[in-house]
Amino acid sequence: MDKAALRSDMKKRLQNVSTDEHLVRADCITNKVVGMKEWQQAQTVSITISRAFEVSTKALIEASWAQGKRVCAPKCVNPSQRTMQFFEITSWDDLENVYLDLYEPKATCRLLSRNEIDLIIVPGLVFSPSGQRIGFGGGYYDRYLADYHGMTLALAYAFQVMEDIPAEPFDVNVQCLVTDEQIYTVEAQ
Ligand SMILES: Nc1nc2c(c(=O)[nH]1)N(C=O)[C@@H](CNc1ccc(C(=O)N[C@@H](CCC(=O)O)C(=O)O)cc1)CN2
Ligand SMILES: Nc1ncnc2c1ncn2[C@@H]1O[C@H](COP(=O)(O)OP(=O)(O)OP(=O)(O)O)[C@@H](O)[C@H]1O
Repeated sequence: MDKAALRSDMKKRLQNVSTDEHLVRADCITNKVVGMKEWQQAQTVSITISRAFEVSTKALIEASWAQGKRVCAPKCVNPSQRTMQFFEITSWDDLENVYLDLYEPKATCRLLSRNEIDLIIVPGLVFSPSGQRIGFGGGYYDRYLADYHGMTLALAYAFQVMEDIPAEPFDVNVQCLVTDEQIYTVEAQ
């Protein structure tokens, strides 16, 4: 299957997960992440605001605030060039619904540069055990990560992990992948 087919297939599978199953599986993933040294050592973390069919990031964002970590979230700053930046959020009030069902930091939030971020939680639809990922097709994360040198980690349900997935030269792998069943760690590239 090519990237586009894998993407639409997985989006359908995720949309069919019941609310209860989402809750149980996401809870399992969150518990694993907060126990990891990559999480514990990070002072500034970048986390997406998950949409209904994605692995929920709500508990991780709240855990970050509770643990005194600085949290930032993505904002698509130039949709025609598909670039994004990360802005600090200190409460749910710092977010607004922009388009589709995406929530982004408001204009009043402070911009953080790449080198201020210790850990980026990268979203995606399909992953491989070696950290390859297929995202939502915008190329936003591949562009941002091309010039980022901190830690990366992705959250996924076990059924989102596949052995062989197509890769392109600009794809950037994640260094850790956490599912409800296991933790995969990949050597830095
Ligand atoms: N929760 C969350 N936030 C995120 C991401 C994500 O994957 N998850 N992103 C990860 O990159 C970035 C936004 N990604 C985007 C990807 C595509 C389009 C887009 O333009 N989509 C099409 C229609 C998509 C559809 O309806 O299926 C469009 O509007 O024409 C916008 C943003 C930043 N924020
Ligand atoms: N570093 C880059 N520089 C320029 N263009 C890029 C870069 N990375 C990706 N692109 C372009 O972005 C488009 C989408 O890339 P890709 O299919 O890998 O998206 P994705 O990984 O699914 O999305 P995302 O990174 O937003 O999660 C591709 O057409 C590619 O040409």
